[in-house]
Amino acid sequence: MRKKIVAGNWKMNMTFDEGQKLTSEIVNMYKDEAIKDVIAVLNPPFPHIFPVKKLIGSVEGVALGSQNCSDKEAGAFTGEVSAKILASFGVKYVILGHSERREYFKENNELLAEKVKQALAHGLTPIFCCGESLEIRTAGTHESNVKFQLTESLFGLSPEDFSKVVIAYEPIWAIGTGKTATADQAQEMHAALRRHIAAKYGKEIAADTSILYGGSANPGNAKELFSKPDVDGGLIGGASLKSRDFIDIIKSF
Ligand SMILES: O=C[C@H](O)COP(=O)(O)O
Repeated sequence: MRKKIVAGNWKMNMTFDEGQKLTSEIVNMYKDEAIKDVIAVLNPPFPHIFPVKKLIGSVEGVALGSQNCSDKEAGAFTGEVSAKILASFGVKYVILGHSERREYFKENNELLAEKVKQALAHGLTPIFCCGESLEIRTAGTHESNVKFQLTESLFGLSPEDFSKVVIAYEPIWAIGTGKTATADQAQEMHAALRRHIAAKYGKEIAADTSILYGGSANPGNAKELFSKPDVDGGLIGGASLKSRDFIDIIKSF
């Protein structure tokens, strides 16, 4: 059965103290409010990885993620952080292919395929992001555009490896804009992606793949989004920086 996951992407926010406070609040609320069956993943900037890990401790259901990893195994790549290093610090998830990395750091489908392989080789779960621009949505080619991103970066994987990947559909026009895709638009794309996965890997693997929605999700719209049969959680940006909002999104299931 596929997992319900709500991942918080802090992006390039939070000083040390702010990150400590946010993490402690989230971990305490998760425990005190007896949240079950929804995995909360915290994806802070790299320097927070170790201290956040310590605060999470052994709380079941709260996991540590990162926002990126290198496509290389190890070596002279100044400024890069490998999947191997992240795994050794207790990281379990890694966001790959976020539209901000595709746009500002020119990450393409081929590079992302390598990053996904590195993550899997070291036991990290990739949260693979895909999504279309407003231009593509307006042209009506969004479905084929997003399917192509999966084909190019993920469909070289063996069925065993693919079954470890989490997908996050994030329409670019909805990220940080306050303009959420409607729950029906999200459902339509998630169902299309699941059919696409089924055509390649079979119905069973497709049914077990968690597909998250991202883009201006908040406590006010999460319930409707999560009520859709193919929406298995969220990748949350802005609202993950406020503990109450993040927890309320998790509790929207
Ligand atoms: O990774 C998260 C997404 O980019 C969504 O960000 P947002 O919730 O601030 O729109």
